[in-house]
Amino acid sequence: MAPRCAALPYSVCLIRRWPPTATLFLLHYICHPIPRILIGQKLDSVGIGNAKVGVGWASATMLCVVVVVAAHRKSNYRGLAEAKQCPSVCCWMLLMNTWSKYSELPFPYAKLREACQEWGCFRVMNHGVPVLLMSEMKRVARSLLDLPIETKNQNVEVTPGTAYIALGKVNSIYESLCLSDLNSPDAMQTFFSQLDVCPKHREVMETYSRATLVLVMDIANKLAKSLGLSDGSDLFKGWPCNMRMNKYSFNPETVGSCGIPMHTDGTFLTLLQDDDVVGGLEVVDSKPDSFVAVEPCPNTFFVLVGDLAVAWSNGRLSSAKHQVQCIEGRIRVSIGTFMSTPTYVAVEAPEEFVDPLNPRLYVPFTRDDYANLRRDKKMYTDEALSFLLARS
Ligand SMILES: O=C(O)CCC(=O)C(=O)O
Ligand SMILES: [Fe+2]
Repeated sequence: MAPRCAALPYSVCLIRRWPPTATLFLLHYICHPIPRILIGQKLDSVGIGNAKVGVGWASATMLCVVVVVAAHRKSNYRGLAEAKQCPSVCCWMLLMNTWSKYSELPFPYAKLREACQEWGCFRVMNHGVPVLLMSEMKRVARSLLDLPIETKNQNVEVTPGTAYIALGKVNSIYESLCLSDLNSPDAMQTFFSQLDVCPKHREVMETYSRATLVLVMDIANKLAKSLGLSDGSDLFKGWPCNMRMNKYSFNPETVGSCGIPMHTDGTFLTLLQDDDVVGGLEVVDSKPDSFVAVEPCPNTFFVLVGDLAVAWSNGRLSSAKHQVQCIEGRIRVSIGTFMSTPTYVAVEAPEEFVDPLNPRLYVPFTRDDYANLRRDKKMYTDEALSFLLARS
């Protein structure tokens, strides 16, 4: 059944600002899970943008919702931003249209492209991954990360970079378990037996992996389409994804210290379920060259463009520099789904991104070449890409 509850928290945000609209939103989602409202809106913007409202079913309730939302969308979405105290100029909210087959609604490709070119990150809501599944997965991650160190050490490397990162490796606060390949039932089973995961938790992990795989592929396809690739639907088929479950053992003494240092993701695209409550994620705001906080926003995913996507897009996309700081003394847990390029396939920009005015920026390289380069040069941001620039 369609996860209509996925959108409810946003109605809750609206409740704080404007009860009549919130009530109508609630009514809408309770009565009609199928029609969706699709909006791309820069959060700091007071302009309306090209919010689109579509109706799938003609009913009295829906009609009310559409009329009210159309009339007041400006205040609503400013309200949404303020209610969540999203301070950042970097953060776009994109509503995924999870029921596109019922809808004529256009996806805001231009907004997606702009977010990924300018900032390399955005938040996605209405994404189709059930809220309950997200919270169950968070509980499973927490329970696995609370296992004794000897058990967590069993999570050894399957492919490069997929081992447990123990406390003390990066710093004394951060640790991370890794499921090496969400596409591979064998890799799943390996992880389950490494950590002796119980059947209930296995089921949650399998379901969550399937759901996030679908979502990350969908986003990647939409991103490709937003860059003008005619039909991105098969472009990323079979591209590998791993999952990292991160725990930050923040406590009152660690406030002000670093949870994870500044980096860009060395992969293609990251779907991050950040902590619902404990903040600390920050992205670099390129213009003033400072960090801006990415406030928690329950039931959404934060998407980050990785360095491999920068090379693949021939420099059209930007990867977001980000870090996690301890801003409060409570344990923080996040789950990242990292989509990468296939192991032995060189990352190369499609022909469509190359022309006399935009010659190939990078020499072909594999994801492992890049991971090794980052490690050898001890460079964990996109600056490492400068070593792979093609000579003009
Ligand atoms: O925990 C977070 O919110 C961010 C984690 C992260 O940046 C990473 O795992 O690459
Ligand atoms: Fe990251």
